[in-house]
Amino acid sequence: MPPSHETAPPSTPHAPRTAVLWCNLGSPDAPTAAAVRPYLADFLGDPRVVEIPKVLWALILHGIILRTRPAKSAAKYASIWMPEGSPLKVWTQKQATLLAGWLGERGHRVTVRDAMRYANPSIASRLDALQTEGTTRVLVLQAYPQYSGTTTASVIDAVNAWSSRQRRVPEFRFVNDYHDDPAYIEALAQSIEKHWKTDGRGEVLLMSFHGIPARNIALGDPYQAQCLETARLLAARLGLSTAQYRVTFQSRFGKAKWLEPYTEPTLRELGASGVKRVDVVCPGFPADCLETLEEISMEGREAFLHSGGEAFSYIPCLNDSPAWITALAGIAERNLAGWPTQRTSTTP
Ligand SMILES: C=CC1=C(C)c2cc3[nH]c(cc4nc(cc5[nH]c(cc1n2)c(C)c5CCC(=O)O)C(CCC(=O)O)=C4C)c(C)c3C=C
Ligand SMILES: [Fe+2]
Ligand SMILES: [Fe+2]
Repeated sequence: MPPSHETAPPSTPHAPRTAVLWCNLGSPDAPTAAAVRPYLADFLGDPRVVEIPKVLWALILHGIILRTRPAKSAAKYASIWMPEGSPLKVWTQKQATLLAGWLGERGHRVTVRDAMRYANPSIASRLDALQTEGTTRVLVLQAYPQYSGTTTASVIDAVNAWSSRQRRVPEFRFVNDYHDDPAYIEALAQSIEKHWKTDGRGEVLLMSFHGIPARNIALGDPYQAQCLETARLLAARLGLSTAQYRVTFQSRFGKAKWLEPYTEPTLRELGASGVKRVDVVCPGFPADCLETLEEISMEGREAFLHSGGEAFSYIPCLNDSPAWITALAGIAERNLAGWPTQRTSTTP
């Protein structure tokens, strides 16, 4: 074990210091093929993400996918890039800042940092910095309301890989999911109702979640069940009948069977079957990103409008909405319970 910090962190007992690590997937550093390539190599090389025998997958990944996909993905990223950078990273960072403010106002003495599973700022770099600051306890929260081995467990892997290189490992707590958290459902409902108020209402509300291979579900991943439960709770809160909403899965990768029904074919079917106005929301993505802004709001829109639909309304992700930050803070606060974070009980 080569500890990465032989000198940096204090070696004497010190007051407990608590941090919240707010983790999301991550984006390339720039919307260019050169930046997308190492990002995709890292992401798609994660055995949690693609479960194909290692040697075979390395041949396909490096021999085929990484030769063509980076340029195509880069063009898509370029179409959604913000002046401050990748939307996913911009929103995740803003959420961390707002969460820190909310917890601070409630008297908690905690540091909040954003971290990305792939590319930057990496989980390891954030934990290194927290360690140097003397952090003794870390609550790991993730921007994945529904648990999946492909996402949630991969973040836990990254934290554990970092820990395996440390001499002094902080105390960790992990929140694995919050798919049925009432405040999360409420934040989604309020965002949809607000959209309906200003932009009018479609005949059908399509709830699109990121897909995963169907095989993962057969092997015990609870992801699909959690997505369906989120959708059911949201529909109930909005008073929707089963005819008024659909649940679909997007972002299929490769030729294998993924969770169905697929989002884009469903949008085409809806358009072709005479539905004129559709509203689309992505409840599994707390922050807008490539998969929502490009795949849904651009490609999905085109698919619906080209198959007979007349109005496609994309409802933005929760992003920096106050109801969402309140929900997130509630989740953090409940999971910090028992750790001394109150100003009054902690000496600096
Ligand atoms: C190849 C397998 C993939 C699995 C399994 C997968 C699961 C999964 N992903 C998200 C959330 C996001 N994925 C994003 C982008 C993205 N996803 C894949 C592939 C898989 N995802 C790829 C190759 C990409 C990169 C872009 C591309 O080249 O198509 C994003 C957006 C990132 C951004 O920078 O904006 C998110 C968010 C979840 C929640 C999930 C399983 C539940
Ligand atoms: Fe993905
Ligand atoms: Fe996509």
